[in-house]
Amino acid sequence: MSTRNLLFQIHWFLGITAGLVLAVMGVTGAAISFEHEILALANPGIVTLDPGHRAPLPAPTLVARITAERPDIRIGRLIVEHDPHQAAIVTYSIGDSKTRERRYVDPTTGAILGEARGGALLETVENIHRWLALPGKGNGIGRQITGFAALSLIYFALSGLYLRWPRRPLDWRAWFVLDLRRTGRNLYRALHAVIGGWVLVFYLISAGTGLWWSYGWYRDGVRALLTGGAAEARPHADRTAKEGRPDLALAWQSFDRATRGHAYEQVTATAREGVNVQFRAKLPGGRHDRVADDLTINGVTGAIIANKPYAARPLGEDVVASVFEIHRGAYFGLIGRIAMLVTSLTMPLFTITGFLLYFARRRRKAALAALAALAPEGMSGDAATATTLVAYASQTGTAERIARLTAQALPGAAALPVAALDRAMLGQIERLLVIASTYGEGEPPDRARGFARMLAETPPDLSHLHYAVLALGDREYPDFCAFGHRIDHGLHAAGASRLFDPIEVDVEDADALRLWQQELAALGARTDQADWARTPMAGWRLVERHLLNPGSSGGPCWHVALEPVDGPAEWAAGDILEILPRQDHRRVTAFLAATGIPDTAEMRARLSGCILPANARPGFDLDTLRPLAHREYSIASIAESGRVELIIRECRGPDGLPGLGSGWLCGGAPLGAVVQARVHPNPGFHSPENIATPMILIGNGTGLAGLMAHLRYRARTGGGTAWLFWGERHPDHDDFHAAERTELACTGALTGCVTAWSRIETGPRYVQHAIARSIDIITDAVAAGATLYVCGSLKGMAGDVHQTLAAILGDATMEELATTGRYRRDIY
Ligand SMILES: Cc1cc2nc3c(=O)[nH]c(=O)nc-3n(C[C@H](O)[C@H](O)[C@H](O)COP(=O)(O)O)c2cc1C
Repeated sequence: MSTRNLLFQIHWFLGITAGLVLAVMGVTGAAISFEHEILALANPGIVTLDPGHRAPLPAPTLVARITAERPDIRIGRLIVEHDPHQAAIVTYSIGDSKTRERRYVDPTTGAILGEARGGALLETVENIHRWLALPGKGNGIGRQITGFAALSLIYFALSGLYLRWPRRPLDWRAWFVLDLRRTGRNLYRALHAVIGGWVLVFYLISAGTGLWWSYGWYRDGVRALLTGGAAEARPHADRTAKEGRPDLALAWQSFDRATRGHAYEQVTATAREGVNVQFRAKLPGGRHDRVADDLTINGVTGAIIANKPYAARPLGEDVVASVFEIHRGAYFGLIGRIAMLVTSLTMPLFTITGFLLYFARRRRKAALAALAALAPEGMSGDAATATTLVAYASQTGTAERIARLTAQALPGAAALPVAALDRAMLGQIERLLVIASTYGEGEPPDRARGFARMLAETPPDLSHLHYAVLALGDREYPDFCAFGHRIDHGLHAAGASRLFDPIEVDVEDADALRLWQQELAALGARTDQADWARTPMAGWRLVERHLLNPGSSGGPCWHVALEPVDGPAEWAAGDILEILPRQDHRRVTAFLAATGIPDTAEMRARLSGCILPANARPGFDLDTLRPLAHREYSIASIAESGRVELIIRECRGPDGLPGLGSGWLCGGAPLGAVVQARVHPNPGFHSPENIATPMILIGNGTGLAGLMAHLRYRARTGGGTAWLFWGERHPDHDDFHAAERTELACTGALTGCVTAWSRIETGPRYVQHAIARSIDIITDAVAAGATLYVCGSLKGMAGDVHQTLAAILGDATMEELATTGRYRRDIY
C-alpha cells in the first residue's frame, strides 16, 4: 500500500468515527463561544442591570453582604466587573457539599439575583463539548474520547493537506476557489477540500489547544517548551498559617492595597486549595480575559504569595496563560472569536461531505466491480462445457462487449478471446460465433494476430463446425471490416459452414446489431435481453482548457478537462472518451446559404449536430441528413480526479475550418459549456491487473494522454517500474506536462523518461529511435514480465515502433506479447 493510500485509509476510517464526535464538538463549541453575550441578552435584570445612580460596592463589602445574606455558603469564586451594568458572579458550594452553584449578584447592593435563564442548558452544552457529558466528567471516558477526537482533527488537517496537494501548488485558486457549478462527488470533494483549506489553520489551533485539557503530558510538554521550565507549580497552598478557610474580604483588601486601587475592567478571585486566593485582574481595554495581572494572596494572613503583572509576562508564559483564549479565538480579538465560531460551525460539513464521499466511493467500487464482471480478461461462461463459443477479436473493447452480450443471450454459450481458441477447442466445438473488429489498415486487433496466422497458414479441418461472423469496422477506412471477412473466408476455406452471412457493423450501426440479434434468436437466443445499445451520451461540463504548446511549429495542442454533470463517472486508466461534436457555425452558415433554408436558431441547433454535405443545393431534403459520428480521445486522467482530462491537437478539415471534434473541444465550445460524451471502456489498454508488473509506455504527441493515465494510476497505487518513451517536436515548446512528469519521476512512479525531439539536431529524432537506443531497458523490462503500451498515431509511429520492437525482441516474442495481452495499443 502506498503512503498516500495508507494516509487516505486512515483519514476516512477516523472520519467515520472521530468525525462524528468532532461534528458534535464543533457545534457545541460554537454554541458556547458567545455564552456570556447570549446569557446577557436573555437575562436583563439578572446578567445585565440598570444601576441608576448607584455605584458598585467595594468588593470586600460585596463579599460581606453576600455572606450575610447566605451564611451557609462557601464562596469559591467571585467575579466583579468595573461596569455597574454588569452583574457580579458568585460561585459557591453549600456547607461541605462539592456541588457548585453559580448566581448573579447586584454589585450595588450585594443582593443575590435569580438564576440566569438558559444557564443550565449552556452548562450542559459545555459539558458535551468537553467530555460529551459522560460520567466521570474531566477524568472519565468522555475526556479520553474528546482528546482522541482533537488528535484526529490534527491528523485530518495535515493528511488532508497532503492528500489534496494541488498539481500547481503556487496557484492560490487551486487552494481556495470553490467551484459551485460542480455536482455530485466532485462537489462534495470541492466542499471538503477547499473549505478544509480555508479553515485548516483554525482547526489546528483549536485542536492544538484543546489537547491541553485532555492530556497532562501534553500540557506539561507545551508549558516546558514555551516557558523553558518544568511544569509550573501553582503557588503552594499556604498551610503554615493556621488552618482554616480563606477570608475573601480580607484577601481582597490586601489585593486592593497591592494594586493601589487600580481600576481593573474585571477582577476574578478564586479560592484555591488551602487558604490561598488567586486574583486575575483584567486590564482596561484588554483584548481578552487573560490580559490581566495575576496575584496570589494568603486568605488568612493577607500576605502576597505571588505577584505577576501582565506587563512583565514573557510571550511564552502569555501563551500558556491564554490557552483557553486562544482555543476560543478571543486571543485574536473579536474577529478571532467570530472566525472560530464560524469555523466550528463548519465542522459537521466535513463529517457530512466525508460520509457522502465515502458512500460515493463504495458505489463507485461496486460499479467498477460490475464493470469488471462484464469485461474481465479471458472467458465468461464455461468454455469447457459450452455448446457454443463466442470468440472476440477486439482492440478497444467493442467486440468484446458484444461477444459477452451474445454469450449471455444464448443458452450454453461462453465468450472468450480468439487468442484462446486452440486447435483442440476448434476440433470439438460445433458452433462458433466470431465478433471481430478491424484495426490498423485492414489488420487484426493485436491480440488476434496469432489466430489470424493459424487460420491462414495451418488451418485445421473444420468440416464439423457451424459458424457466423459479426464484423465490426468503420467505412471511413478503405479496408472496411477486412479482418471480419478474412475470418469468414478462413473458416469457410477450412470446411466450416456458415449459419448465416457475415454481418457488417459500421461504427454503431444499430440496425446491423438488431439483425445479429434476430439471427441469434433463430438459433434459440433469449429475446428478453435489455437493449444492446451503448450507454447514452451524457452531459460533461468543459471546465478547463489551455494551450500546451505555445510557440510550437506544430498544430496547437490543448489540455481540455471535462467534469460529468450528473454525478460521478467511472473509468479506468486506458479508457477512451467519446464526444459528440458540433459543427462549426461557419459550416452551418455556408450550408444554409447554399440550400436557401431559412436561418433560424432552431435550424442552426439541428444542423450543427448533422453531417452537412458539401454539395448541398436549394431543395435539399433535410430528412436525408445523418447525425455526426462521435469522436474518440484517450483519457489522460484517472477517475479519482473526478474529471476527464484530454490532450487534443487542433486539426483542420479539408475546407480549412477546424476539425469537427478537435475544433469543438479546442475552441468551438465555450468554457462552462456542456458537451455530450460518454466513457468507452477499453479493457485491451487497461493497466496490468498485477500492479507489480513493469510497464513500458511508448507514444508520440497527444498519445501522451493514454500513457499519462497509467502513470497517474501507478502514482496512486505504487507498483512495478514504469519507463516512458515519448516523442514530440521541440523541447522548448512541445514538452507537455513536463513538470508533472518530473514530479512523477521524483516520487518514483516514473522510473525513467526517454524523449525524442524531431526538431533538434541532437538526440533521437523519433520515439522509435529512442527505443532503438534503449535496447537494454526494453529487453530487461520484458524479461522481468513488462507489459508494453503504445499510444499515439497509427501512421508514422505505430508501425515503426512495432518494427523497432520486433527488431529488438524478435517477431515471435512480439506475437506472444500481443497474444498474451502484454503488448497493448491505443493508436489512431
Ligand atoms: C486506428 C484504427 C484503425 C482502424 N482501421 C480500420 C480498418 O482498416 N477498417 C475498418 O473497417 N475499421 C477500422 N477501424 C474501426 C474499428 O474496427 C471499429 O471502430 C471497431 O468498432 C472497433 O472495435 P473494438 O473496440 O472491438 O476494437 C479502425 C479503428 C482505429 C481506431
